[in-house]
Amino acid sequence: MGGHTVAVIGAGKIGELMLSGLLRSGWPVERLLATARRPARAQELTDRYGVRVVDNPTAVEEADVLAVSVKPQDAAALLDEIGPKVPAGKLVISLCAGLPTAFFNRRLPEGTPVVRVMTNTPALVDEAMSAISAGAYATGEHLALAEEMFSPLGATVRVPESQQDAVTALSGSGPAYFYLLVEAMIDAGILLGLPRQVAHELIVQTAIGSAVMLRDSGEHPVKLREAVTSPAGTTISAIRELENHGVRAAMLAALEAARDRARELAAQAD
Ligand SMILES: NC(=O)C1=CN([C@@H]2O[C@H](COP(=O)(O)OP(=O)(O)OC[C@H]3O[C@@H](n4cnc5c(N)ncnc54)[C@H](OP(=O)(O)O)[C@@H]3O)[C@@H](O)[C@H]2O)C=CC1
Ligand SMILES: O=C(O)[C@@H]1CCC=N1
Repeated sequence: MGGHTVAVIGAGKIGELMLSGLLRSGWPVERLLATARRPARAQELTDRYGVRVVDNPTAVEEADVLAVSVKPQDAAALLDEIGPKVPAGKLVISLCAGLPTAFFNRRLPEGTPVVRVMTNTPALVDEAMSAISAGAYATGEHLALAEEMFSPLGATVRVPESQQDAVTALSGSGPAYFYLLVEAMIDAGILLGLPRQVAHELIVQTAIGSAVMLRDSGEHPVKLREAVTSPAGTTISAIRELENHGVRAAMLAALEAARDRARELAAQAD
């Protein structure tokens, strides 16, 4: 993998899934660094992965790729600390929701390549969806390096940066919507008198089966749904209720709200 050293700056949930994913893919631990705010977190990362946890200035000096995975609200303070010290030519990869690459470029030396990546938590099982965009100074080589780092964690796609807030609303937050649906369906199973464990097993396997069919059949979701929906049968009775309760409209409004929140995070971070 080209001999690069990657520092995960602010190794919380997303930073950790990047560290663990890179290690699973064979990235040598000697070419990984992490930073954390709390000493207890630093110790946890060392114990769990054997990764060297250093302070931010050391990470900036030693690594040639800086993967920033702090909360958007903490990014300005971090860049106030490290921004001026980042030597020219180091690649900065931002995992932060909402923040444009221009936010980073305003706080980094002129010409610093920045790549924006929106990944998601299924990276933990190598099933992430990571969308990758180039900032003003990032070249095809920088994008390729980011892809090399994220493709072992799941699928990757290149998108124009202008689409990243929408991507965040869809795939970045997406796992949460599916978990909410699963949770609600398990509750429905309880309502219908099933033991919780049975309801859980039925719905989790149904979710996996449906997801694999969506991915592998190449069929449009409408076709797959129609195949389940028998005339005057059970499914259409449920679908009438879902439509009556505005589930489709709720989805449109929810994702629009997530997209708007990404924009707000950027405005507030500045
Ligand atoms: N969770 C998700 O599903 C997704 C999150 N993201 C993005 O990833 C980023 C991280 O999110 P998430 O992992 O959930 O958040 P976490 O709070 O788990 O992780 C952020 C980490 O950054 C550390 N930190 C903050 N400031 C500094 C600093 N100055 N120096 C060193 N470490 C610092 C925090 O330390 P401490 O714990 O001590 O506060 C924390 O461990 C966000 O920008 C989010 O938008 C993107 C896609 C999906
Ligand atoms: O909720 C959030 O802000 C982050 C970004 C995408 C998923 N989680």
